[in-house]
Amino acid sequence: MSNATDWGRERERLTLVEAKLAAKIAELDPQVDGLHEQAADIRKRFWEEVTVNTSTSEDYEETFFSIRQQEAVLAERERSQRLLLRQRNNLRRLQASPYFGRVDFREAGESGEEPVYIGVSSFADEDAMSFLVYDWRTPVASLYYDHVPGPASYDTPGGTVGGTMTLKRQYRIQDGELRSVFDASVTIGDELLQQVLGHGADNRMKSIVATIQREQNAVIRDDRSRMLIVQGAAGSGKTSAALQRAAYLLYKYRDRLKADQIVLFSPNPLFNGYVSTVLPELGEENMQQTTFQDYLDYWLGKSFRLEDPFDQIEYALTQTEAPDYGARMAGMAYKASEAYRLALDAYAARLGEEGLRFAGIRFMGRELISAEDMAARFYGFDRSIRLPNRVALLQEWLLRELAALERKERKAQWAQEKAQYLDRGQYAESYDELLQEYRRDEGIFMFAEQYVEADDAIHNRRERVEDVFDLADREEALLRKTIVKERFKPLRRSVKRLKFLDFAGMYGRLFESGSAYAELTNGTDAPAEWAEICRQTAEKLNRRELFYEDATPYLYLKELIEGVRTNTQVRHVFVDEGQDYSVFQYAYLRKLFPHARMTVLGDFGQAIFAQATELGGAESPLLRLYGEADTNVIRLARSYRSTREIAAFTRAMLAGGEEIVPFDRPGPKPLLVRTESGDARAKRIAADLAALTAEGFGSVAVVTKTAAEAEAARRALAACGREDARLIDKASPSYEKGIMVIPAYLAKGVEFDAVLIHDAGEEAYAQESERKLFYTACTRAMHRLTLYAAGAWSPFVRALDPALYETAAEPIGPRE
Ligand SMILES: Nc1ncnc2c1ncn2[C@@H]1O[C@H](COP(=O)(O)OP(=O)(O)OP(=O)(O)O)[C@@H](O)[C@H]1O
Repeated sequence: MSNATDWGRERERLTLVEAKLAAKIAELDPQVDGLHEQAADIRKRFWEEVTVNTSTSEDYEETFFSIRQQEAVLAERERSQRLLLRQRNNLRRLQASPYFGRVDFREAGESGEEPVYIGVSSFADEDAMSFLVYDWRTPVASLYYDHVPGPASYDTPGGTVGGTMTLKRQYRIQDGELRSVFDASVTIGDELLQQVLGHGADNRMKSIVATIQREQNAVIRDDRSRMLIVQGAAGSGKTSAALQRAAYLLYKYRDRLKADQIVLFSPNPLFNGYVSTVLPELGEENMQQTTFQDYLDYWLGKSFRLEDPFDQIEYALTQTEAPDYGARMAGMAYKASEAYRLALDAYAARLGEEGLRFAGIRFMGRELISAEDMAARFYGFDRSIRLPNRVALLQEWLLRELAALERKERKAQWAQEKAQYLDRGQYAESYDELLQEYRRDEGIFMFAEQYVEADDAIHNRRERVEDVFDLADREEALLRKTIVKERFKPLRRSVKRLKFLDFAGMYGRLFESGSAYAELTNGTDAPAEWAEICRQTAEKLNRRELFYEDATPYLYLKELIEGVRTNTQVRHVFVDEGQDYSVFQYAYLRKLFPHARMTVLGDFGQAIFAQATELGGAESPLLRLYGEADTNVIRLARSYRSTREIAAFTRAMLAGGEEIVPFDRPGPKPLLVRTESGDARAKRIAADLAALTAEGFGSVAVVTKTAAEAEAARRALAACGREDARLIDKASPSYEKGIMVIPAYLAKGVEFDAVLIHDAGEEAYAQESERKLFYTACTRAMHRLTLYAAGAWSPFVRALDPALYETAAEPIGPRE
């Protein structure tokens, strides 16, 4: 900042804004409380205010309208209470730090310039005309993120506003005190960013609102593309930008977009908690968060035991010696491919002509409706009707058939016997139901009887003795009806759930042989390992289990046949760690959320699962998902998480890594420590942990390759007195501050002050397929990275320039 006068002015202004804030809050507080009481009061008196009188139709109408009116009053009060509450809370959030930025902007053609102060929420002066603080999401605030002093412009709904920015300033205000002021020139807030990034990691992600970078702002404010793909290096702020983007959309479209219309797909359940505080910190409600696995479990979990992606990756990492390993890995890759998706499309088309498998409906050991009958009926429908619609027609037919069969069944011997010997205890429920039904029917019957009697009396007819109903017979008939109905219930339910289609059988048919596969899928070539893939898949299906790589294709095929499920409410879908989803999963998400725009954030450099999809490259299938014209790809090359030294070390492991630009925050180089394995290693790690804690690092992760290694490491550390090292596995509810022992694949998306790679030896990370896992593990570190190995180092380390790291103990193993 230029001089002391400026500092003085800024302090004065801050004091002024704070005073106005305090005054406004003091004004709003009693109103909020008052409204709260009023609403509670109305709710309490709700029934007192309405006249409940239903004796005549006018009375009924009056009652109806009086209830409606009370409801409307209550709803209005609650709405204004919500608005006031929100306004008050926004102001309270401003209190500790009313703004973080300022731009002075002179609009073209105007003589004066106006200072625009930017904060997490807007705050207007008494006259409600001049803004003391602008919300960071307002159009004018984008000047702050997108431009440096000089010619500048911003977009508004009415068009672009051009002019000149004469000043850009940043503030650090804590607890209402002005701590520092920076005048920014080239990039936004390098100084401020330095300070922010220098802090320790938290077990929760933080908002980056004060220091959003220009390219991140493009991600946040893109509201034109149907599909926004963000390919960004590790630590480039993809997740941060995604959360800011959600907050931006909720602000910009606040009159029509609600938080529950945005869904975030997270890499694992732990991650949900990790990001859950950002939106509330920005004054917005949280969006819906889920994982793809949750979705699969919901739809397939009742029919199959599903493998999850973590078991799949454990297999990939640990079973390399298994005889079926190669085929399984080839299967994983193939089952995630576009080729397989097209094959399933072809298969579904064929099933429209022939081959749909049905499961006959059996009842008490008899076949009521056979699979052949169903097939005959199904293929008898007009073939031009779409497959799912024909399935619906068949379903209707089956329900009608069942109703007829049910009526017939009431006369069956077994039903008569059951009715006679009905054990009321055993059939308590059905008996109660029976009684209810009986009473209802009896009521109707009595009424009908009375009517007939009255009618006869009026018309002077004789009593019709022969029609008098035999109540005992009737009770028995009702009993039989109820018993049969009860027995048919599961049949009806399973027809409603389309259980008459043998999906497992149909999916299984694909895995009978290579030639069968080609025949069913319009000549698709299967991978070379198909025979073994068939064996593995069929074995799983027979046990009512599904590999992770089969779950989405299975669901995909199922929906081609029975029709797609859609959620038309959701408007935005965010997919984080998007490289870990298959093309299938994307095609599926697109169908599932037909009215949503999609934002995919990921890093192909961290693609650790077999089903990975390239995101931004020319060949990326994602470009075609909504068509290239509706797709925007943004690349984030600057990496903020790690120190310059750690980023230099990690980026050198990746082909094309030189494109990653580390943020210039210095720190010690990564340290390579050669130790013995077992106890000696645990002792050394325990000592290093103590040193890191002494240095003030609050979150430290010992990162392993597999779950078994993590468990062993935890035990060894506990034996060395570090019982506080907590094991994180896929069932852990949350990441916590402190010391964690965690497999790399569960550390995706999160970060730690210090990362200790438990075993960076060549046994652990040698295969090309493990490179990205190793890279992912190392890039979790913010300030310190230490690697341990007992024997030779992983080839990924050996290939690095020694200038990129320090070594403790002896020199590292032979170089390649
Ligand atoms: N503009 C920014 N201002 C301040 N901090 C930032 C900014 N951008 C990113 N960061 C910080 O950098 C770190 C990494 O961000 P984030 O986790 O969003 O990156 P990512 O791209 O999702 O990483 P990964 O792919 O490795 O999971 C976080 O600590 C985040 O707060």
